[in-house]
Amino acid sequence: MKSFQRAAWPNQLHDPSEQRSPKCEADRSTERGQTMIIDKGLGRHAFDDLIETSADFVDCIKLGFGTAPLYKTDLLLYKIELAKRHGLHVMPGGTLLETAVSQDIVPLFFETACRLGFTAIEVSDGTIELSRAKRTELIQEGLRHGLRVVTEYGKKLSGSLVDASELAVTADSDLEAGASLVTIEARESGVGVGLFDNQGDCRQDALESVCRIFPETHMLMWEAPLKQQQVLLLQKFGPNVHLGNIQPGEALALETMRRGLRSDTFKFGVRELSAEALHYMI
Ligand SMILES: C=C(OP(=O)(O)O)C(=O)O
Ligand SMILES: O=S([O-])[O-]
Repeated sequence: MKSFQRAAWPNQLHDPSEQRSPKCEADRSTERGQTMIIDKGLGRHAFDDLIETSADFVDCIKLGFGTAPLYKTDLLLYKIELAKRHGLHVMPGGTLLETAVSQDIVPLFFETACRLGFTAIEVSDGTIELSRAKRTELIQEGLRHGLRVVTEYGKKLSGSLVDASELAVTADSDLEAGASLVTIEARESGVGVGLFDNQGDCRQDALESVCRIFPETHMLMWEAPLKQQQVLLLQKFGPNVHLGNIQPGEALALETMRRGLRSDTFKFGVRELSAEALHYMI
């Protein structure tokens, strides 16, 4: 039986020196709604398709949870390099860093993430406990390695709900430590966790509390894998809300909602549809 060469994690030694194209940096300010895709293991062709159809509308691809070390090395490097060539951030799932913390191999994690060419990391404590000091240390360690750092607030345990006060305290400290954005946990399912109930519907009271206690909502990225969640957040915050854990096949559909090109947000989607773009289409 053929044996596959797995991506060596955390000992991979390839050093992809190519940097992300700087062309999108201006676009990626917190003023413009960012989209983060969760990739749970796309193959080369599916990933090519994602980039071909959606790179212009995506800011970051997360190789979800601990999938990164399970890839064959050449495929992992291919995906990272392709994403970077198109100006996208690419990061391993927060759970992988949590694994490194719990196995006490954090320095190796950072070294390997950089050598593989990842441009960003997520600092989270969805599964493990992390002290405030350790969380700050991980953020700063990521920055020292030249990585963009996003953090995540919230536990993965079913039934864990957003606590607005705790979120505000955590977000303030994360941003102060240098995080670019704070993500609100909703898992890959978007059900029974964070803001969302067991049907995936938003707990409006929790959302209102977050907005009241932490009004700097442009510094938050909402994990919203389900369409109903994306619609609600777009209606609440407008087309420039930051949305994460978007399924690869939904990237373009989400962008139609940001731009008012779909019934659900027809009236208020205001992201530009240039006359030029329309002209070329016809
Ligand atoms: C999918 C998630 O896990 P991870 O960050 O580990 O990829 C998540 O937190 O939404
Ligand atoms: O593990 S997940 O679905 O965040």
